[in-house]
Amino acid sequence: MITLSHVSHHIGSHTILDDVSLTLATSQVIALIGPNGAGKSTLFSLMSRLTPLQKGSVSFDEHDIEHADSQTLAKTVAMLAQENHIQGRLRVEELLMFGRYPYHQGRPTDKDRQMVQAVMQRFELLDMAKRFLSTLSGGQRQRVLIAMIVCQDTPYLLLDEPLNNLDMYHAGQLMRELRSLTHQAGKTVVIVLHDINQAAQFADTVVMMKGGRIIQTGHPTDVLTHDAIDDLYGVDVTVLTHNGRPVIVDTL
Ligand SMILES: Nc1ncnc2c1ncn2[C@@H]1O[C@H](COP(=O)(O)OP(=O)(O)OP(=O)(O)O)[C@@H](O)[C@H]1O
Repeated sequence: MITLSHVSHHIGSHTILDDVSLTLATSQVIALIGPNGAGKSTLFSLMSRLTPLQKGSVSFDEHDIEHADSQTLAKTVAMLAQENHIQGRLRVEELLMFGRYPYHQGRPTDKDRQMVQAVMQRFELLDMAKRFLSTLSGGQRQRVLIAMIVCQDTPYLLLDEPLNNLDMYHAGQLMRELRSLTHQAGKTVVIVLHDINQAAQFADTVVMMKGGRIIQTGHPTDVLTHDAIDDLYGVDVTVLTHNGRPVIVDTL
């Protein structure tokens, strides 16, 4: 269970997050959606302790992030940030091994190597295992970064716009993999998405955020309505249904 309780965040005189409280059940894909500047990345940054909490609390199960030690937190929650500056002189398999650092502390074991192999297979990266990151395309690099996060093998994953640069095939594959990680392996994935139809099709829960506040939380079918999307983005859409899930099209 993820519990956020009365989280507020200010930068100077600006309120970035305004009394955010949220309880999210495990083993599901949770899409965090909302317009640019809503506060999604700031919330992730606080949840992963990259930015210190100013007010309120965040916990993953029994681990309150303010008090958890770094190693426990690294084995509990992994985050893919929106922007990543990675060392190009690393090979793909070496970067994935970094994801195992909380376990091997610099001395990889057979278990770590097996995990890296399994994740590379799962994410169709085996053919680029020996390549330097600097030689990869933007989408390939993004896929490798996501795989590194998965190698960390935490029960909670926070992914900030992981579909950036991914083509239609790889975006769909990633969303299916995330569903399988949640529904079969019991992970909990919170994912920032700008493609509302990816949220509609793949999420178990959608959290709508605007102006630093949570507007609505619920199943895509219940919350991705014409009026809610208009309120959130100021866009007049038509909501269709396919296989029991909403499909959102911009009204011409
Ligand atoms: N260091 C900073 N100084 C001032 N304002 C900031 C700073 N960092 C973020 N903000 C502001 O906080 C607000 C929330 O930013 P945040 O990056 O969390 O939004 P977001 O929902 O992730 O947006 P996007 O969808 O564009 O990535 C924005 O208005 C942004 O300009």
